Amino acid sequence: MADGAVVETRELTKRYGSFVALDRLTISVGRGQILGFIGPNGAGKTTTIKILVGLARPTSGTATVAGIDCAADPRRVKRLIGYMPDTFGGYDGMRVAEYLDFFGAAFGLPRKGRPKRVEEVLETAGAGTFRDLYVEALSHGMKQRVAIARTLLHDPPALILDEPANGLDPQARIEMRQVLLGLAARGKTLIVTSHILPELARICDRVAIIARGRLRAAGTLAEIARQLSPLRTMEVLLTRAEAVPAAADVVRRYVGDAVTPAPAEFAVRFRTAKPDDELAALLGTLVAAGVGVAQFREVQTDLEDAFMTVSQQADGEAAR
Ligand SMILES: Nc1ncnc2c1ncn2[C@@H]1O[C@H](COP(=O)(O)OP(=O)(O)OP(=O)(O)O)[C@@H](O)[C@H]1O
Repeated sequence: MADGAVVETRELTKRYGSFVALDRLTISVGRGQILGFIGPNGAGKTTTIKILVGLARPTSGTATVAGIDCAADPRRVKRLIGYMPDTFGGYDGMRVAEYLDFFGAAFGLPRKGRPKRVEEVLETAGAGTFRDLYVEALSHGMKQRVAIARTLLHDPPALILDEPANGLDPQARIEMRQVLLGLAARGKTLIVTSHILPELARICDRVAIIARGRLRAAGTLAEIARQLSPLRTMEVLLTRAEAVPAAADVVRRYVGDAVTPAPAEFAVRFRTAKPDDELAALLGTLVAAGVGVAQFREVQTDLEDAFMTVSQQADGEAAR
């Protein structure tokens, strides 16, 4: 087990006949960490999750939760993971507290302690006020929080949440974000899938991007940006549009051709692998040239850029 890893896969591979759905996936998530697990449709996310929760067996490689092998000991692993699928699966005519009590019984929690446990998980999931409401009458955002509460009943160290922010309005999304960050702060290890990438980027410590069954990039967003391209995107903002051609000429002399003038935005953008001291010299030259530099900054790659780059690279590979 890697140092402090709570959830770990090593060279995890799943074949369906000759089709490789998952190809030597190696990831690890530590205690109190949130991993964003993303990839285009059919990338292999659900396959990975199914193996982790003991619902599918790997063809080769291993998956462990708190050191327990998911394939060898699926019953024990189910006690170590709280899994929230992307569908709720409610039961009509049940109040929230009854619904959670029912699942608590299914997890084998003793009857005597269940009401207290139900209250605790409702509080943790920010759903304390829903206890007497009928499940079918809850809004989507409320259901998502009850679903989180359900994953917490047996107090597992690791949670796998499939699209927890899907279909939530902005207010509910913010509340969901706070719940997830709160769980990590209590030491839970979270794996979260989402197609709402800006939202995911706000809560994750690290991100793993898979496509066509293979891990394509992993790490913090800055690390992923570096893995995908050694070039940084820089932007010079000017005080007036007329100075854009002159500024672009200065930049071109330093970095060559990868320069994009954008007069409508008073901007010059360029991609470069040059170190900071050379960029500092470029800034000095721009200022000395009197082009009116208002800002000189690196444009951060966002998760959507990274996702698109990875998907396109994977599609390109498959087409070759
Ligand atoms: N039981 C199966 N038999 C054959 N192929 C399968 C089976 N289950 C999944 N696959 C294939 O494996 C690949 C990975 O599927 P998976 O469901 O893991 O993707 P995903 O990343 O979860 O996608 P999505 O975002 O669409 O849910 C897909 O091409 C899928 O068609």
